[in-house]
Amino acid sequence: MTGFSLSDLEEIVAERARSGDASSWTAKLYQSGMERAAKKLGEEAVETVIAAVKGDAAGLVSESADLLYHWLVVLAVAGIPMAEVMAELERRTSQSGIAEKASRKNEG
Ligand SMILES: N=c1c2ncn([C@@H]3O[C@H](COP(=O)(O)OP(=O)(O)OP(=O)(O)O)[C@@H](O)[C@H]3O)c2ncn1[C@@H]1O[C@H](COP(=O)(O)O)[C@@H](O)[C@H]1O
Repeated sequence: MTGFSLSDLEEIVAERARSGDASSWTAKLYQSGMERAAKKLGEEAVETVIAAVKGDAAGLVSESADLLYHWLVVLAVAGIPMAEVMAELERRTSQSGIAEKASRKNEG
């Protein structure tokens, strides 16, 4: 199991976006704005769906990585920290009572 997390990638994306480095895909995509970044996200989503439907496991792993990376770029362009999305996901678990059940299970 790798220790690499989406938070690590979010930091890399923020740093590369700020760099303005001409060799950086992240910097170029960030500078091109939301329309282009969101279009790339949509393309990667479709490619992920195609890999899933084809039963292409290696493709699904690779396209999922592209999808998550481009999702983080879109969040960066929108100025939304991933923590806001995680807070929304956490709110949903507490609404459904799953978080409480999981924490009771861990205690017991
Ligand atoms: N995870 C990624 C990542 N995933 C995908 N990509 C890039 O996303 C781009 C678009 O992917 P596509 O498959 O659509 O490629 P394409 O068909 O050539 O693109 P288009 O012609 O459609 O625009 C490619 O250039 C990929 O290299 C990524 N670029 C960067 N990262 C991460 O960002 C870091 C910084 O990268 P730079 O910003 O390039 O320094 C890297 O170390 C990685 O951790």
